[in-house]
Amino acid sequence: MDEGCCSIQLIDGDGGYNVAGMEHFMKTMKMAECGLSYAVVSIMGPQSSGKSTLLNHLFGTNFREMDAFRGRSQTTKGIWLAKCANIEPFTVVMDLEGSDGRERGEDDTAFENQSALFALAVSDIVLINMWCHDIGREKAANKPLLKTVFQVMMRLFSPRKTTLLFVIRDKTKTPLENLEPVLREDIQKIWDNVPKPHAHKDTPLSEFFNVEVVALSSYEAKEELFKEQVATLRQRFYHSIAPGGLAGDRRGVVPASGFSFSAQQIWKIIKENKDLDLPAHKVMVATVRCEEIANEKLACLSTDEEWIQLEESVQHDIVPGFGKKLTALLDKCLSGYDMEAFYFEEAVRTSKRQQLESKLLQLVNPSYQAMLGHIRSKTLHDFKEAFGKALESGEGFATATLTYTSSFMSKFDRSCEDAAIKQANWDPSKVRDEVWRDIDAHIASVRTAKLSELTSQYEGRLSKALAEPIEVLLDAASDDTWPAIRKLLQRETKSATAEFASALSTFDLGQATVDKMIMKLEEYGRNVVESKAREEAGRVLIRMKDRFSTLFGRDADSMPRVWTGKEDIKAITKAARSVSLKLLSVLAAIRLDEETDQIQETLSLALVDAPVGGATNRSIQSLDPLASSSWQEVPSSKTLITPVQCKNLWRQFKAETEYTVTQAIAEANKRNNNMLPPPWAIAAIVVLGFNEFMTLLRNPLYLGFIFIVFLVGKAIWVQLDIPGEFRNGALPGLLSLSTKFLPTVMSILKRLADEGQRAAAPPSQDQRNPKLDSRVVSNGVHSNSTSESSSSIISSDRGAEH
Ligand SMILES: Nc1nc2c(ncn2[C@@H]2O[C@H](COP(=O)(O)OP(=O)(O)OP(=O)(O)O)[C@@H](O)[C@H]2O)c(=O)[nH]1
Repeated sequence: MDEGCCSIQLIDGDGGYNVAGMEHFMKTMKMAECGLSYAVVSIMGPQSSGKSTLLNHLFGTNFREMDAFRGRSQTTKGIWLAKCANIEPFTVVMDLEGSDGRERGEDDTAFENQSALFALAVSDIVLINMWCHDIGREKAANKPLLKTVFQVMMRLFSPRKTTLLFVIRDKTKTPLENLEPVLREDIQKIWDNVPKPHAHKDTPLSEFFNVEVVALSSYEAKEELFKEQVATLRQRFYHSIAPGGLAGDRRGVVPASGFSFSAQQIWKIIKENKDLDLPAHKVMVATVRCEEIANEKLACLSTDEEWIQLEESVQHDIVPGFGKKLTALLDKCLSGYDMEAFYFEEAVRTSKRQQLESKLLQLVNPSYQAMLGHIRSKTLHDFKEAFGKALESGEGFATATLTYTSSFMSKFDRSCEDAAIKQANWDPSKVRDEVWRDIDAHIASVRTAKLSELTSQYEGRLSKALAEPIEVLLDAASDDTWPAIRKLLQRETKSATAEFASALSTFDLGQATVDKMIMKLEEYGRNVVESKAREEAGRVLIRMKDRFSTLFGRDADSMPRVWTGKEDIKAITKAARSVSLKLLSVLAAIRLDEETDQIQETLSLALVDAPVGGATNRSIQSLDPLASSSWQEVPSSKTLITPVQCKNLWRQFKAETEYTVTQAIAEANKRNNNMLPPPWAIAAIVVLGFNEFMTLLRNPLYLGFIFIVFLVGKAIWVQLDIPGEFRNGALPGLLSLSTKFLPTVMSILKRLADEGQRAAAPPSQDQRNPKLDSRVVSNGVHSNSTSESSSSIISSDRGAEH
């Protein structure tokens, strides 16, 4: 198939560049895939010199040729472009509008110059078509053309080494060997006469051009020979860009994918009549093209299904093999870029690649960060679970901390490695530090909770071991109380702290912290003692009264004491009070540090041995050692009961126990009164009262009177419940009896009168149920007597307090 059948007008007669046509050409001919393996050939020469005819025969193109029978007129306008058929490498050929044409007029050489410059700028090989008979002629048609070529070439900053292939048409019988030197001489002359910039003043033509010459027979006169010679010439275009080929030493080739853009830009610069800096242009083309390729690749990744799925998944959870998957996707993009941008300027290509890489990484970084976030949460979650289980199973805290921290940090590192992207050197150390901090914070919080639990446990134990024994010891209140408490505290604290220290050793806390915690436990033990002592001190009055009651009301065998009158109540009272005072002195201060104080002595001196009377109030006050709010040698922090409080408590204690003592004395007295007189007194009564007794027995009236007095007396005794009234003491008994005596006597007399009347009258209902009546009366009296007796105790108490 003839691949070169289609030609396009690249630049029209008015200088318009056919962008769409060129893009279409590039696409349909797949020119962009050629890289640098392509060649560009152009042909220039006088109008109607058979250029199109030559190209069509040489490259299999279909440029429009002039119809030989219609006369010589311009057929090619602007610049046309086509692909050479079946030539390797990919070769593009451009047919330029003929120079020196009648159509543009003699003076319009602008387009001629522009198209010549364009051809020189983009072509590797330029065919210069010329008639054989013009060689050596002073006014040859090709001379202005060559002059133009050389002049415009000076406008290229760094010209490509273009091959100028002079095609001599309608060669005569003169052999080429004779023609070529003449032609080269003509060319050299033109070159020498072309005005050159100072830098190129002495630069030889060969620096810029390879000059080749070929001669062809007339197409019109010797067509067959022409075709043969053209076929031979065609051979020279195979592998034209290989070393030794027609364009073997070409320079500054633009990669095929940039050809369209490059040609367009070159034409634009030429049209604007600016100088054409080809190296700079090449960099510009490379920059634009590399950027286009990079953007294309970036867009490719954004729309890649695999990437979209990966990005979506990583928002929710860890994606196994995230790093590998993403690395492959990025690799695909970058290698695609590398492939397409391979032939562009290395510096530009590399810089654009870096930009692409950075944009790609910027695109995927949020997903990587999300992945790290998931790894972080999972590491912490798994650590908490494993650490908790290890502690539950009894593993030591320090050991578990060390084992699981290092194990889970390693897991984190491995997960980070799995998420790492080959193209990026992203450092997960910041997240690692955060994970470390998270784990550390969790360990610290668990440690705090465990230590607090442990401390509470040992404090509870210590409290339990101390509280009750201390209460008992304080209650015993003897000289040994505080030494015993100190011993107990020391023993229990020692045992608790030893175990506590052993429990703490599993936490790897450091000696200073352990010491501090042990000290706190010791302090706690002391506080238990102190608070217990304060508690007991708050109840000291009750305790003192209890002690007093126990010692006063019970004998040595702890049996309730019966006051027979033989007891030394004063001594018993003194002993009981002294024990109560001991209790007060024991509870007056905390003595945990083996210091000595004078509290006991001071209290004894001030409260028990103090002289009664004989001094004025003023002097007592000045001598009173208890008129102070602090004890000597006892700091206020250790004081439980101040001297003044002791004094007040003692006064209250004495007042409240006064009654018990009074009652005991009364009871003892009563027992004394109930006793029979001594036998000698009874004998004296019998001897001395015998006559009076006999007189009474002989006189029945006396006897009857005595009997009546006895009955009335007995009734009053029973009704008034005289023994009961005196049970609460003599004075209250007398007071109570004085109020009840008269009403009772009246009631008895009235009853006697009623009895007399009833004896005369028939028996009534009341007489048939004497028990009920007597009970009602009895109850009435009893309740009355009880309430009155209570009121007398209260008044007695109040009297005692006063
Ligand atoms: N004498 C002679 N005439 C030729 C030769 N080749 C082509 N022609 C004739 O020259 C005329 C012009 O041919 P084209 O190929 O159209 O020439 P051209 O240079 O492309 O013309 P423009 O594009 O208009 O500048 C035609 O009539 C051809 O037959 C040749 O080798 N010798």
